[in-house]
Amino acid sequence: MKEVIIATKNPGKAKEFEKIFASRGVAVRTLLDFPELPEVEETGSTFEENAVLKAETISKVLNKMVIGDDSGLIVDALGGKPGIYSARYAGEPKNDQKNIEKVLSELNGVEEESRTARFYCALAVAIPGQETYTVSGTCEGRILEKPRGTNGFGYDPIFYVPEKGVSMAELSANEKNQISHRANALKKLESELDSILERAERS
Ligand SMILES: O=P(O)(O)OP(=O)(O)OP(=O)(O)OC[C@H]1O[C@@H](n2cnc3c(O)ncnc32)[C@H](O)[C@@H]1O
Ligand SMILES: [Mg+2]
Repeated sequence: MKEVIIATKNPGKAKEFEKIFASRGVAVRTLLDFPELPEVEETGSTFEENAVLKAETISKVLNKMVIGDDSGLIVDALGGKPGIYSARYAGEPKNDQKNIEKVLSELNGVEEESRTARFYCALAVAIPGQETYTVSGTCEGRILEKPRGTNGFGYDPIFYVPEKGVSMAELSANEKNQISHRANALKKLESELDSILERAERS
């Protein structure tokens, strides 16, 4: 079976990648399968830089093709925050619930039409001996007044998806994987995916 390694320790992301790749008969391994590998420091100043850091660091250690995902929530009324700091917005250790509470309290009193936001996902593909490249995807929405739904992870319960009329956490996994920032970024790899997987097998 073909296999792809994703440089993430986030179980929510891991599940999404597993589902998306399973439909093409590709097995996914993540850093949750390699607990001995170090946490990659996210010292970049953009999603793309951080995605490259994750992909290249792990690709060098394993000498295999690795995909890195750096993603987050961009809230217009907060000047783009939490942005690249989405995972630890409310501090260490990272906590989805506290991050949600912080965003909601910062948006207290902001009216619906000004609560626009988007999820952003940068993916980096690192292949030994080749130049790393990146793609990105977004998903537009609005920040709710309070959480709705229990699916997904991270900020999904407070992210309203206008085209669906529900929050991201009220969508099924399959529905989210049709429209999410992650899915939209992966779609841009689509045309190259077979050649990427072949190179991964050889690497
Ligand atoms: O770095 P890795 O190990 O991949 O795991 P992480 O959780 O630290 O991942 P990021 O550094 O990319 O930070 C992304 C954060 O943005 C949020 N996020 C990203 N994608 C999301 C999604 O699909 N739904 C909800 N929140 C998301 C969530 O809070 C994540 O922790
Ligand atoms: Mg991270």
